Amino acid sequence: MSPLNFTHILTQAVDELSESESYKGLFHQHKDGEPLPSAKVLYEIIELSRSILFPGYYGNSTINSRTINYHIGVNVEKLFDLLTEQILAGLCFSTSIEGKCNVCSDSKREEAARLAAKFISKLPTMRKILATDVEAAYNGDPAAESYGEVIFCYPAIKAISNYRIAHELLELGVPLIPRIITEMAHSETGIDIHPAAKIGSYFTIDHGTGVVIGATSIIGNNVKLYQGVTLGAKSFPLDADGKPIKGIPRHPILEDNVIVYSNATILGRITIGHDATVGGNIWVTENVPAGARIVQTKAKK
Ligand SMILES: CC(=O)OC[C@H](N)C(=O)O
Repeated sequence: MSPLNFTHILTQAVDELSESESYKGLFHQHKDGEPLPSAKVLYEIIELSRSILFPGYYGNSTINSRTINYHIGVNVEKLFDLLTEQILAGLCFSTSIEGKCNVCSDSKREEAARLAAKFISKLPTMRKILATDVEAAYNGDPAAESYGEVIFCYPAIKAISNYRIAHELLELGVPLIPRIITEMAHSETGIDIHPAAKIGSYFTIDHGTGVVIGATSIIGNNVKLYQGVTLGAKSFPLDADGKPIKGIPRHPILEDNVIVYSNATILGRITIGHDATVGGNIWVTENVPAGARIVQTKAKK
């Protein structure tokens, strides 16, 4: 085949792929020229947030007490700029206006900047809560030799950090971006925490792989999960058009001091009472009383 023939094939493919009926609706917001959120920039935002929350462990490793102010200052400045743009893209994405988006105006940009600043003002409190998560991971695992090791190595810290960042953005009313951030941690760690879940302090997940925490889950303080635990929903009701009804509380509530061992599946809006222990590899679809210890039935002769 001559190069000319290739050109024809490629041109035809480009034309077909660019034809608006082919990509509009499913693959693009109906807002010509407006920016979509950028996964690449959101990765950078997470790296910056982690380097601000855990200075030295992420980002520049040579930070010391004389230079920390400069590092944090530069990173906060950069975070503010990048986050403002991504929040703006999220706000524009969520508005269902056909055609050119006229909400991405100066006032929307100002709102995005206000939300980014508000988010940054929450970082000191977030760091305090994350410190309790690090402590919980260290105290909950004889294999952990230092807090530093936990921060460097434990997937739970990465997933919980992304979750706490995403949850804060969700609370501020930022659309879409929070979900992208927790799904980034899902890809990175195998731990899937929905940003809308509510999780108290001193939370840890040992090993982590395969953990799923659904959107309406509520987790108290000092809760420990092991790998493979699912806090899930049962089958969901449909509306008159056969579409899932959104927003129904459908995931479990775990009260304070609960431990759930590996691969336990806890389904539906049930409550696992405080100080209860759920053994590994079991299905739980009914409330568990406070202080109870439920385990898989042993085989009998
Ligand atoms: C974790 C889980 O239950 O997932 C099922 C579905 N995504 C839902 O939120 O209902």
